[in-house]
Amino acid sequence: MTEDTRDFSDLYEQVGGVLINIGHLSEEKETAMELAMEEAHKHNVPIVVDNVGVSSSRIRKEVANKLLSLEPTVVKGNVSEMRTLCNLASHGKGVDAAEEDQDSSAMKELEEGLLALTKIHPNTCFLATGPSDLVVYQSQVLLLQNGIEALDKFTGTGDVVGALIATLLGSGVDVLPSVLQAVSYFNLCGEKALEIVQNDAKIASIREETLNQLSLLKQNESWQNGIKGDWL
Ligand SMILES: Nc1ncnc2c1ncn2[C@@H]1O[C@H](COP(=O)(O)OP(=O)(O)OP(=O)(O)O)[C@@H](O)[C@H]1O
Ligand SMILES: Cc1ncsc1CCO
Ligand SMILES: [Mg+2]
Repeated sequence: MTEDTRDFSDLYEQVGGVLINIGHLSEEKETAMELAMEEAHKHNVPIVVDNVGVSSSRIRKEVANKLLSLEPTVVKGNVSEMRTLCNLASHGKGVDAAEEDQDSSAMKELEEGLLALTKIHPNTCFLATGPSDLVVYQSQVLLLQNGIEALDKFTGTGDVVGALIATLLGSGVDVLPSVLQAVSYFNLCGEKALEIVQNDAKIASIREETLNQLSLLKQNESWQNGIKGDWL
């Protein structure tokens, strides 16, 4: 909502959760993000950090590591971005993940990399998104399987997932259920959207219907029955 540090004292009286997205980075924003995290801790507000584009520049990696050291509640990114955070080779370009980083051996390597990170950062939950979504929190590992390919074809899907996680955390839901439900809810919105627009499976139609479903899917009280995933 803001990058103006003068806003912080008023906003922290109101917010339940904070989302820090490094997408549009600048030197000034780097300072503002660090301050936002310090203030969040003072106000006991949970923090989500979205490492947008971290595979594509040295500065982003430095900033991401700095923000990680300030103990966010959740750190997320696509699988290529999360490989960079683990110091694994990443094929991500710009804000996009690469297919080479999504196969099963790459995912196994990422799982091990994230488990190693949780040893250093036991208070942070890590989420790597893609065709399968890997959640690593302390020694728990969860692989989620919902979603549709089109969600990787338009930009901003990961941003929405970050916002949903911050919303759930901010309303008092525990860390792991917040991440699990946010990812699964969004991906089930995509699945429902594809079902609805199947005769018009153009990218903008799927995008629009996925966004519509953000408010509609929850009207089905048993939406959680559609969640697919396994504990590893
Ligand atoms: N190939 C796919 N099949 C199914 N679901 C997918 C696929 N790719 C992405 N998703 C889902 O889309 C959402 C966003 O994931 P993605 O990895 O594209 O994030 P991102 O690259 O950070 O997004 P963006 O940078 O566009 O905001 C996640 O919920 C993920 O599970
Ligand atoms: C938030 C943001 N900033 C630049 S691109 C982008 C969307 C990719 O996540
Ligand atoms: Mg994407």
